[in-house]
Amino acid sequence: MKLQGKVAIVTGGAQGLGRGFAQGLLGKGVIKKVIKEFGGLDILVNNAGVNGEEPETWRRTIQINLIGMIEGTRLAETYMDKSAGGRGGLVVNIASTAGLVPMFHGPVYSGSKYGVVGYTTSMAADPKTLETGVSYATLCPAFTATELFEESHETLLNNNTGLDLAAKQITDAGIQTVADVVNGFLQLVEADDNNGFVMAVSKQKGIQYVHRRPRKPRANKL
Ligand SMILES: NC(=O)C1=CN([C@@H]2O[C@H](COP(=O)(O)OP(=O)(O)OC[C@H]3O[C@@H](n4cnc5c(N)ncnc54)[C@H](O)[C@@H]3O)[C@@H](O)[C@H]2O)C=CC1
Ligand SMILES: CCCCCC(=O)/C=C/[C@H]1[C@H](O)CC(=O)[C@@H]1C/C=C\CCCC(=O)O
Repeated sequence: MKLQGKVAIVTGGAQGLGRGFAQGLLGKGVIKKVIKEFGGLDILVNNAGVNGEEPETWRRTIQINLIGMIEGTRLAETYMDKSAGGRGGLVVNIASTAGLVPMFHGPVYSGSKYGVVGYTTSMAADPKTLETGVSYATLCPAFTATELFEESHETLLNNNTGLDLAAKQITDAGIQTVADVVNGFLQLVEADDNNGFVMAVSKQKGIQYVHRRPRKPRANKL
């Protein structure tokens, strides 16, 4: 997708990755911000996310990371759907590599992110995308230096079990900067036919396409 003149919303854009994604988009043209003011929506980035595993926080993790992402996607579709007067568009859902591989210190977080990957790739596989003109892509960053990572890391260090294994997981993936992830994000958004793409970005392995699905959805051969 060419970015100049497009209208974009980035949820959770006040800090961390969300702020990086919004700034990255702004650097690519005269990106406009608000549907009411600009009469349409071309890109939604469902970025807002939290990590809480405690009895009083785990439901909020599912609520924001998974349910909020589904609600945001559904709302965006009502503006983007070509068969309902929209002009098509792109939904980018921010998962995590914890949505591709297990994170034993964060089963609820990891479960919510596996949900994001499953939901987004399933939406992309729906033949209806050919009528609606809406594309769905998933971005899976690994450890990235933000407040969320700092908080999670502190919680991990206060936990006495599995520290060696966690340290190895962090060393294997490395800790990347927001700019590293924004670089992958812009490549994903600007790709010509990105429906169904799942991109992982990590310090050690860089940008990897975990999954590329052709524009024309195909039935699964199960
Ligand atoms: N930092 C990391 O290592 C990784 C982060 N991610 C994902 O990237 C996304 C962004 O994370 P970070 O920038 O690291 O976190 P962050 O904590 O630095 O920023 C998250 C932003 O989302 C906002 N937010 C949280 N709940 C919200 C809600 N209900 N409504 C609106 N805004 C809300 C926060 O106020 C904050 O501005 C999240 O979905 C996270 O799960 C994925 C992989 C790795
Ligand atoms: C291995 C356990 C580490 C737990 C502590 C931690 O640093 C968690 C960080 C998460 C942060 O809250 C948001 C994320 O998505 C981070 C986890 C990201 C990737 C985990 C899987 C890494 C991999 O092996 O690719």
